[in-house]
Amino acid sequence: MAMIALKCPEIEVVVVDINEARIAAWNTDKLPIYEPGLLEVVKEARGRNLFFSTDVGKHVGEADIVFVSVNTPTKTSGVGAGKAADLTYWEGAARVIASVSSSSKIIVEKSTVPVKTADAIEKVLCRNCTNPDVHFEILSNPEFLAEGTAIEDLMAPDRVLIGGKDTESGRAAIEALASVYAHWVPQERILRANLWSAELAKLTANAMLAQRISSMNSISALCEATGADVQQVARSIGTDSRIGPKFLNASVGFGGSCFQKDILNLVYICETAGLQQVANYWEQVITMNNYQKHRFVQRVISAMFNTISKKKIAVYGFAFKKDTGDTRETPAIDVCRGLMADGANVCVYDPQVTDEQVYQDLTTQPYEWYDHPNPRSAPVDKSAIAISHDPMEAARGAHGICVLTEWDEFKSYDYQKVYDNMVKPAFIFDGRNILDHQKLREIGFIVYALGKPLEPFLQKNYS
Ligand SMILES: NC(=O)c1ccc[n+]([C@@H]2O[C@H](COP(=O)([O-])OP(=O)(O)OC[C@H]3O[C@@H](n4cnc5c(N)ncnc54)[C@H](O)[C@@H]3O)[C@@H](O)[C@H]2O)c1
Ligand SMILES: O=c1ccn([C@@H]2O[C@H](COP(=O)(O)OP(=O)(O)O[C@H]3O[C@H](CO)[C@@H](O)[C@H](O)[C@H]3O)[C@@H](O)[C@H]2O)c(=O)[nH]1
Repeated sequence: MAMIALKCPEIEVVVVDINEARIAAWNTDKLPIYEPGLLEVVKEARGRNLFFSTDVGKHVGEADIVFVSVNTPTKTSGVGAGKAADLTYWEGAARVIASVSSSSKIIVEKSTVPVKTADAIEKVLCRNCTNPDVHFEILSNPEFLAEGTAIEDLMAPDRVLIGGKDTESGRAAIEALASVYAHWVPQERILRANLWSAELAKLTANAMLAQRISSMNSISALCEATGADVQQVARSIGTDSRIGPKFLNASVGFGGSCFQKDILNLVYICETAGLQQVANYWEQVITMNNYQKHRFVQRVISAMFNTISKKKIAVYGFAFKKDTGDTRETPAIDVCRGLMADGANVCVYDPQVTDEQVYQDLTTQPYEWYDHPNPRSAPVDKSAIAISHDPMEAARGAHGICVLTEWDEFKSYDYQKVYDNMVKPAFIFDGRNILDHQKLREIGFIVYALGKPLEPFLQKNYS
């Protein structure tokens, strides 16, 4: 919305949220999320044609176009729990829109939703609006930005996708929304589609992207078993223009609020459509991701002589990727939990994630985040968790370091100094393959590099 406000000065954009603390933060220079370049964009438009408010009724009532971008997490209870999308927030928003609307509106699905959601939302809107002159035209306009690169993705998107009905009012609504994006996006990048294709394209895009990572992660295990190097394999296949070089980085596992949730949603839709084989196919992407996180923990344990009890392990990076403070579904949660389950004490360092977030993530059940706490959370031993704001201190007295996020700063540390303060043998487990492994080995570290030939020390100890 900030980008639309920046690029379309004649359009008034009001961002409304029921979360007062977030709106308050949006009105300061300490935004509630860390995203490179976002503050500059917000500052340029805020107070001019970009506003943040908790007065949902007033601003939705006045709007011509309403983008609904509420959260659509995985259901945690009831029918479809653990897979289906929870549309409670979406339905709640639709009911509010219906109740405050005295003029016709275009309703834009910006959240990622199951295919056919537009149908359900239209029913909620139409049955709850008492004014017969009000018409709601629903469009699907899924968002493809990635966190950490949101501004550049929005500034020059590969495409903007707009799905709508093939009716006169549907086509007019598509063109109205297209004219907003046309302020800065070339026409050939604005794709028009029918509603169901647009909704399904978003789930499919995420499933395909995650599938590439799981495919490379599966090969990383085979590389370690055979002496092949997963980065060399990735480079070799990525030069085939039909495959392409992006999204082939083997890692400790993909995280983020979208991939797992959206694939599980796709799996659930397939199951309810009676397509069990198709559901099984996509679910395997998640299974492989879980295997990769588990495999990483096993590597740490077996390298350290099959016992990590009471050993300090420094965790470099807790966010699900670099340049964000977001920890939703970060592989670091499962890795830290796995290490602690085997008795280790973890000491987390991340340049952006708050202490409260780390504690919250490591002491509560999966399928929740700080906005939506789950009362059934089982507490874990807090004394096994330490947090440091200094990477050197995090590693002091540690037996090993696990690199779980690819923050650039990790590449430039003085690893000789880090090594000198660690217990020997000192291990580094590079779950992102970002460090100079040769140099680390020269210093004296035992290095596990994901998907790369194992050094003799690890071969002997790996069971
Ligand atoms: N995070 C991303 O990078 C990204 C990218 C593409 C698509 N998406 C999709 O966008 C949607 C939102 O994702 P997010 O990461 O911003 O979630 P989020 O949980 O960070 O934000 C959702 C916001 O909606 C607010 N909200 C809930 N119900 C409301 C209501 N009735 N009225 C007003 N506000 C309400 C919440 O208070 C919250 O601040 C999801 O469907 C997600 O899949 C996210
Ligand atoms: O080669 C790769 C690329 C990514 N990742 C990991 O995959 C996860 C997701 O990364 P990324 O896709 O860059 O970030 P997201 O913000 O989750 O963005 C995804 O999810 C969004 C929400 O649906 C979509 O809009 C984006 O197009 C889609 O890329 C992160 O843990 C990354 O570290 C890898 O392990 N290897």
